[in-house]
Amino acid sequence: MSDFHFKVNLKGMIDLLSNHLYSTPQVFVRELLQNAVDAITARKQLEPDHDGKVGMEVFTAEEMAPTLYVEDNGVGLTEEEVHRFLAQIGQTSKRSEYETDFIGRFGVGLLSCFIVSEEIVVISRSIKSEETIEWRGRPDGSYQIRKLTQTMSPGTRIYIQSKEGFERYFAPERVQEFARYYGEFLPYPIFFYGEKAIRLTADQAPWEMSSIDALVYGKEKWHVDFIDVIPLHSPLGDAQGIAYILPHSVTVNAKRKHRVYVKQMLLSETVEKILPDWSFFVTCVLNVNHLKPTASREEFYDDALLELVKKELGDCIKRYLRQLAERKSPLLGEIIRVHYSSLKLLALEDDELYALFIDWLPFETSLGTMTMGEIRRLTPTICYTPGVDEFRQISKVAKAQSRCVINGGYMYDLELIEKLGRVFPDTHVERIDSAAFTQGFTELSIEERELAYSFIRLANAVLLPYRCKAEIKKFYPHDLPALYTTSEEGLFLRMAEQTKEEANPLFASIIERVTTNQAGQDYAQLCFNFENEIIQKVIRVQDPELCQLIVETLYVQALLMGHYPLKSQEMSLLNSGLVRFIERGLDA
Ligand SMILES: Nc1ncnc2c1ncn2[C@@H]1O[C@H](COP(=O)(O)OP(=O)(O)OP(=O)(O)O)[C@@H](O)[C@H]1O
Repeated sequence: MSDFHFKVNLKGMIDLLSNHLYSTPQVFVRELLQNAVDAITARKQLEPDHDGKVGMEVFTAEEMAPTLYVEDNGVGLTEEEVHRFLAQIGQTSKRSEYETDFIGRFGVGLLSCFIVSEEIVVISRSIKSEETIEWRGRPDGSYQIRKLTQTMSPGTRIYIQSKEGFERYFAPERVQEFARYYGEFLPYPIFFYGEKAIRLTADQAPWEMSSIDALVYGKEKWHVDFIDVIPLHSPLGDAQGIAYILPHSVTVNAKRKHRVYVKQMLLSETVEKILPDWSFFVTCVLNVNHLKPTASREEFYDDALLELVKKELGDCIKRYLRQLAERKSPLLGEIIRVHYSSLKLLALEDDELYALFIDWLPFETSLGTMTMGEIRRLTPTICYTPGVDEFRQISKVAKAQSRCVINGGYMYDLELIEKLGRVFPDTHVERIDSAAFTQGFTELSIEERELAYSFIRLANAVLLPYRCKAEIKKFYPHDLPALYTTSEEGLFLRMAEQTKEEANPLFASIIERVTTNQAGQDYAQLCFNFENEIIQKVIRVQDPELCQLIVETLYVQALLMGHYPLKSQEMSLLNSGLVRFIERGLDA
């Protein structure tokens, strides 16, 4: 048996990197900066007082492709290290169990230069040696090494000449733009040498700024007046950052994109998974030292540590909101006004925060939009309907009776209301069944019942085909002649019947079968208001035909008031009723 070694086809590797690993050719600038920074970090580990510095320049001459030059005064490379680290793909001087200071890990970053160049020239002098070494590598895998006679101070100089078609990535202003984009906040100064030297690195990173400065930075960067900033900190991820509270509401579950740096080098502006889902009202700028980026250096490994860091960062946001609530800060009112849907989701997830700011959250009620605090101060029993339809049926009547009923039909509201009793055991929460709602209305006296008897008997006969039972009671508002109510099951049957009318025969027969069990049952009530002026007159009408016409019309009107879509049978009632009233008017 013989032993052989795999051979790597470098051209294939470069194709893999350029087409599948990196999203854009400009990453070669990032990889060069990262290597320069790591080399300075390595030198500082040996010489803590060393002042690290990176320089960049673009050389251009007529009829020559532009060349990017990057220099650093880092640790440099010996000849042996050049063979080991530059000439072996996947070899790195930075990967060890205890080493966390370096940005690079994989030993492939330098290859990204072959996406834009046919040759990489490295001239280096190690702090451990007097020799200056030149290495020239090509994408076919060949390389040359020679010792230079000229001496240089320790550090590394790299020359990359543009390949045909990639010249635009070497324009001086674009190189500066790329370097700023990735390396604006790197720990050592980066200079671009042109007619005069320009410093590309900023004096301070946003995560080192005071809240006021961070707000100013956010305004300059994104032209947005953020409501406030929240300091972020994760000991596990060794992360530091700023969450900006957006001044406008965002759709629930909108994907928030965050600007994340790893060891002060930009990872990506579109990181999604670094903050919890409920935090879609903030966008953050974050520097993380302990999370591992993937080889593309554009996202993180999705591992358990990422989840823990996410939780720690989420806790910072919760802490901030908690402090606002405890201080009863008006800022919380403003944040809730803009982002209540996000905060409702958060309150559902976290009992402590629920208790702290449920009273600040707004709900639709029969008395208008009110915060839970206002509702709780108004009434000891919190009444709600489980859905929007039920709410519509009774809100007008509840309002006239000054009863506060919450509409539980909006996103998260039902769960939030039902959680109330669990978090505050003293609070009584009552679900209102709209059909049962009429039972609270005032009953008629015996004489009044007698007066209305024949009218109700006739109304029941008229409403029989619509599976609706007629009743008569006294209730507010007096100007409402009749109230149509139905149960959840009744609503379902109404909807099913309506769908049946529009469906093809096969589907209609399926619906028929589903709903047959309920056949013959009333599924709604029409409660006439004895206090209403028209009803007072109607119960005295002797003409049965006119009485029928009025009942039918009041039935359709009550449906319309409750925002129920009309079935075709009801629609024709509306049309024929109108015509018959006109005829009667003309005959009179
Ligand atoms: N400017 C430099 N100064 C000193 N050594 C360097 C420099 N640039 C590259 N090297 C050496 O070359 C090795 C390979 O670099 P390369 O960029 O390919 O990978 P890396 O930085 O180790 O890892 P990654 O693929 O994650 O970037 C480095 O580990 C380092 O030892």
